[in-house]
Amino acid sequence: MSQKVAVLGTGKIGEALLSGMIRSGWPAADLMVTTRRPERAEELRARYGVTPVTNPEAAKTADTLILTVKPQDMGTLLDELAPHVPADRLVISGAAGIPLSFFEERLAPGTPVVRVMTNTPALVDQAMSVISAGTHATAEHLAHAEEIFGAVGKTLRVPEAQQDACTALSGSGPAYFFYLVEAMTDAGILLGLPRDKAHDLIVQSAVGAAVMLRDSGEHPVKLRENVTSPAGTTINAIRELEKHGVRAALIAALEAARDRSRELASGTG
Ligand SMILES: NC(=O)C1=CN([C@@H]2O[C@H](COP(=O)(O)OP(=O)(O)OC[C@H]3O[C@@H](n4cnc5c(N)ncnc54)[C@H](OP(=O)(O)O)[C@@H]3O)[C@@H](O)[C@H]2O)C=CC1
Ligand SMILES: O=C(O)[C@@H]1CCC=N1
Repeated sequence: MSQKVAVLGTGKIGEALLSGMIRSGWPAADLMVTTRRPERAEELRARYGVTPVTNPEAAKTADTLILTVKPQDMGTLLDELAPHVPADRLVISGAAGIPLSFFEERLAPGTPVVRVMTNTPALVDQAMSVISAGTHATAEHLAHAEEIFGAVGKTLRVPEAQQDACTALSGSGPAYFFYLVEAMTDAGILLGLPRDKAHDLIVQSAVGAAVMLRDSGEHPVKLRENVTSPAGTTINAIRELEKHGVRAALIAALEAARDRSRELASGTG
């Protein structure tokens, strides 16, 4: 399979992916981008040396099309693209909610489609991308999608039925951690620390905890117990978290994100 790849709708996620592919050694000459605004196209050309093209040009000349427009814009993009996409192109969707069938119904019969949900840590090569194959996607197509998204972090194959849950967990996941850091920084200010110091303390604690979660092989409960001394400080904080229903709030929050992903399936918003 040739390696010409076009990112269609190069916004935050499209650019994060593109920049990671270039960092990992992908030749910029093999990468095309499409944008809605000409000034954005020029910005991407200047920043990465990639080639801005129109959506139909991308469909005709790239071997792999990665669609990273908002779910609500996917129908319009496909209306524009479909007449120009030969059935041997690999089409990868990066959109939340939109099912594989949405693409398969609009593209030429037999077109291989792969659905991917990545996340913004792609910007620092720490993405979590979950990948599902469409009806006509072969092992080779899946491997190609993994090669592309592997440039920006970890990949995991999941059945499509789990995509909405994965979107709630890892797609949106970074936002929950940013929100926690923001809230804990506010707590530091309440406790009398300057904002910049509170921020640094919390961010380094988050990094340390994340590395332990990833590398120690210990269950999170054990890691938390190790911090929680009898009659110490941590248990007082944990009691408040339980009293305020933080665990239930997180479960409800992720359920709401999963439900919203399901609602996006129609592509109408
Ligand atoms: N942000 C996130 O954390 C994640 C997002 N996603 C998914 O990624 C997709 C993109 O999200 P995100 O990057 O945040 O959104 P952005 O709005 O940053 O990017 C989408 C881009 O597509 C452009 N666009 C829209 N229609 C067209 C078109 N017809 N032709 C060319 N370009 C077009 C938009 O142009 P303009 O700037 O002019 O509007 C915009 O730059 C979504 O489907 C989202 O569900 C997946 C995982 C995580
Ligand atoms: O909020 C959203 O809809 C996108 C999808 C996952 C993360 N951001």
